[in-house]
Amino acid sequence: MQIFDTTLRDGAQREGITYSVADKLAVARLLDQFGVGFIEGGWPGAVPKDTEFFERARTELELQNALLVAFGSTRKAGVAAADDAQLAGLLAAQTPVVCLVAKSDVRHVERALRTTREENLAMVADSVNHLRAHGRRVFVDCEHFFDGFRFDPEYTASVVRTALDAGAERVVLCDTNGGMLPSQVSKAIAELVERLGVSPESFGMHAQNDTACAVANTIAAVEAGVRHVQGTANGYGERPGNADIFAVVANLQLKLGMTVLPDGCLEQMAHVSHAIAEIANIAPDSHQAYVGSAAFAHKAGLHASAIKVDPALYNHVDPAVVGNDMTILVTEMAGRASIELKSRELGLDLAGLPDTLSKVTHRVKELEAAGWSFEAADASFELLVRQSLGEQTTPFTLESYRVIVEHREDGAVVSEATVKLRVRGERVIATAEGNGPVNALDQALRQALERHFPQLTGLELADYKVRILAGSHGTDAVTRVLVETVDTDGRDWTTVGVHENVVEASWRALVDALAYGVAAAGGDRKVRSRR
Ligand SMILES: CC(=O)SCCNC(=O)CCNC(=O)[C@H](O)C(C)(C)COP(=O)(O)OP(=O)(O)OC[C@H]1O[C@@H](n2cnc3c(N)ncnc32)[C@H](O)[C@@H]1OP(=O)(O)O
Ligand SMILES: CC(=O)C(=O)O
Repeated sequence: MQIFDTTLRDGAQREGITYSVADKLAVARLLDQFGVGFIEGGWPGAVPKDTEFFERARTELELQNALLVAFGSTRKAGVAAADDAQLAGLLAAQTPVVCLVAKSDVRHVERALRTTREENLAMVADSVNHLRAHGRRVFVDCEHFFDGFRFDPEYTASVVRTALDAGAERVVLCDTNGGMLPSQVSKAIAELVERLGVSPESFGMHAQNDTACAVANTIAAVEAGVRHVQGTANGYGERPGNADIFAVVANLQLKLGMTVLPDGCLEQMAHVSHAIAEIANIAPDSHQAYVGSAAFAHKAGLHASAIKVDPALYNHVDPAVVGNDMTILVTEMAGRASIELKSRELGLDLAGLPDTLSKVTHRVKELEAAGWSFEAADASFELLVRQSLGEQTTPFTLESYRVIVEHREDGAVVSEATVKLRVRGERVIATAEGNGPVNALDQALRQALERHFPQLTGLELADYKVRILAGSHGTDAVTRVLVETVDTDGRDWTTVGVHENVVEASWRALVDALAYGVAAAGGDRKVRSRR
């Protein structure tokens, strides 16, 4: 099976993606690490950055698994292959493999290329011959294959036949407009095989995702006998995108039992997916199949109760085989099993403590009904469990706090906070200014605590999210605040606070953040980074 990645060519056609050459080199390294066989790097001669990419790749890329592929179109109508500037650009890229896009729908030949059926066939044959004569392996992408085959099967099949006869190693059947369904893909491939009398292994599949069936269409093509699949990291691509290469590869390997990657590569999948998202500057999709941080996240209490017996009962594969993790979400939908599993994930063993489990489950449901949300705030949940176990989790008691926001005559807005606490038997008063009321409170609280807990100096408030939750049943709206904190070791944790008053909601989230930080720095807590 040939795994052909086009993240750097078709994937770069997604709205919002602009790679630098350095980005492209970095993505190529990641794809190679993931173990794909072919990396289509772009269109040299057409896109200046792609030309530079292939130049630099010659000295800067040392690929272990993949071969680089240059992409371009067949020669222009009426121009000899040897004189075609575009084909010359493909040869100049010096890649071992070239992928040519050819028109295979007669309507495109006549209306977009504005040439004859015969000339298009000659363009395909001449271009493949020319590249073969220069020692290149050639794949031919038959653009609009499926639409063309439906409209005029004889002509579209003749384009495929011409490419194969000229020496194309694979002819890739493209669902360019992405409008196909799996059954239509299977049927078209069976008909093509019968019409041409060739093995389906001569073909490849390239699916756009306009019907949200790109992965399914690719798998259908493989089940019809195709042995070359194209896709992109995270499904990036023109319009809704392409077949997600990660889902395609995982399905082939884990569902169809085909070994398509070198040993040890599948486990790289989640990491490679997220690293490429980072370079593309697109937030990873937490719900992406196989690799999303929520791909194996279980919220329903009934799921958790079965998972407690055996995780395989509710996971279609072991998350570790694709480099992912299972996680249990604690929400209003939790049952005692969810609480037990989540606590275990956080390093707390509640097995054998049925009363504590019931108490925490009840408290979580009560708080969630009041607007709290623990699913993104593991640290607050952990503090809640520890309190239920009788631990003193907040390292101070509050006497009072006060926050002032002052709008001055010159337009400056200054916030000031004062906190009065009891810390280890001592009364502490601290005042601080900040660029907003929450920042001022955070500063004052740290100032008050830092002498007793020097580890707090390394903590930073990394993110602060506020959500107003509409009141229901005649109650007032409440505010939910999520605070993300990081320490100098790069660990991060999220805490939650809820109240009608945004400052009080923030205070609660801040207190949990610092309480957790005091203990985390002591090393006795498992601090989890959430992707
Ligand atoms: C389905 C896909 O995703 S295929 C990948 C498409 N990718 C891209 O288009 C990205 C890079 N593209 C580009 O940089 C530019 O579009 C270029 C350099 C390729 C072409 O730009 P221009 O030379 O300005 O041409 P223009 O866009 O006006 O027209 C395209 C030309 O290619 C011809 N052409 C289109 N497809 C093919 C083909 N498969 N084989 C041969 N010629 C083709 C058209 O007939 C037209 O020819 P003409 O200039 O003689 O009229
Ligand atoms: C070649 C290609 O990207 C397509 O037909 O969609």
